[in-house]
Amino acid sequence: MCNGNRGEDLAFQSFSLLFIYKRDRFPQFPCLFLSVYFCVCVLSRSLDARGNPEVELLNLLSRMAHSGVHKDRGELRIHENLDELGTDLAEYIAELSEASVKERGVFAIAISGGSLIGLMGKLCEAPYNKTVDWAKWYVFWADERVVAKTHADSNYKLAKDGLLSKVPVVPSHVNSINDSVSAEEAADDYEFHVRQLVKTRTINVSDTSDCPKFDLILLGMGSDGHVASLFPNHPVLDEKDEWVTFITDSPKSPPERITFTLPVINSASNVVVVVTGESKAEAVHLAIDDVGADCLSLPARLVQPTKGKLAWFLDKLAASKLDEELEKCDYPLCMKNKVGASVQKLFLVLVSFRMDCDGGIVVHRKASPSGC
Ligand SMILES: O=C(O)[C@H](O)[C@@H](O)[C@H](O)[C@H](O)COP(=O)(O)O
Repeated sequence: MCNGNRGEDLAFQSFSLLFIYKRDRFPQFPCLFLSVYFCVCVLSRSLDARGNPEVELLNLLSRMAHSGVHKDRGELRIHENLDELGTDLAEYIAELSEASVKERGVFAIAISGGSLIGLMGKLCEAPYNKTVDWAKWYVFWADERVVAKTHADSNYKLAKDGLLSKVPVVPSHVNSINDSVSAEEAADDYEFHVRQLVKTRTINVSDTSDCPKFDLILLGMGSDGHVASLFPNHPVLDEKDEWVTFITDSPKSPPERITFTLPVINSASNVVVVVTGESKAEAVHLAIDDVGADCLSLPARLVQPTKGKLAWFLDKLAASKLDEELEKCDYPLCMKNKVGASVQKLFLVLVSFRMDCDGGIVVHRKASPSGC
């Protein structure tokens, strides 16, 4: 690792892989990783040996430069632009799919409408079009507009044209709503369908309630803070018993929609909210930051998985009004833990010192966003 011997190189590579792998599942892992790495360097007394491992590590840190954990609002992944966001999102979904297929044999994913589908586009490209086990995907809608499937407003049509027709998902695994009935009937029908698939465990079940536990629910967010078709101040926000409900007065056209309720969203193993653009910056701030009691009922703020993981994929414009909660960390990793931050700082000082001594190694680093 530090002195270029093969065993240490291998150790470094293993740490690096573990670092990438574990950071999402075990937030304290970066601290542990850096501590171990630093200790091995010190013990082997070879901090002056060579540059490449540090460049690799800096690249790793750079990849994480926009990542952080808000103390109770989940993981924040803030990106310079939509292209980077799309790449990270595709990788994230592919990893969840792989883990779920390994664990349960299937991947039950619920998607929404809006710009989200376009941002998932990289899943249709190499390597994901080949590496993802598409045959194991079961696709659902967290919300759907009650219009014909061929209508331009249909979330099914959006996903089919933009994603599902481009990858080998099994057509019978695509669970769209009945578009030939009323909104109320469509919601009942969809809930019944979901219940059947929970019975067969195609969709997992929550261990704390009888709610379905989707492997992943992907949501967008409107500038008013709505998610799925759960709009601010709407009575369906209080729905506790139904899994799928309907509205006929959506402030966003079209008015008739069906939607997963909050208990279903919050029972998922993973919830990802993807938000881009400056027009949503205020809503992002209200949904994530420690704001007053007035905003506690903002739909996006009510997304709080009981046991699952919540992650926000933001571009820097959407993140531009976030408070300084994460940025308070001056280091590439947003460590809440003071010891972790000190170890990390010391490590980075040593790395910078080494890089200066090496005569300036050029490392591509993303600019830091305001949020981190
Ligand atoms: O059918 C819908 O209208 C959606 O499911 C809705 O919840 C959407 O995800 C947000 O409104 C964000 O949409 P944009 O990303 O297009 O702004």
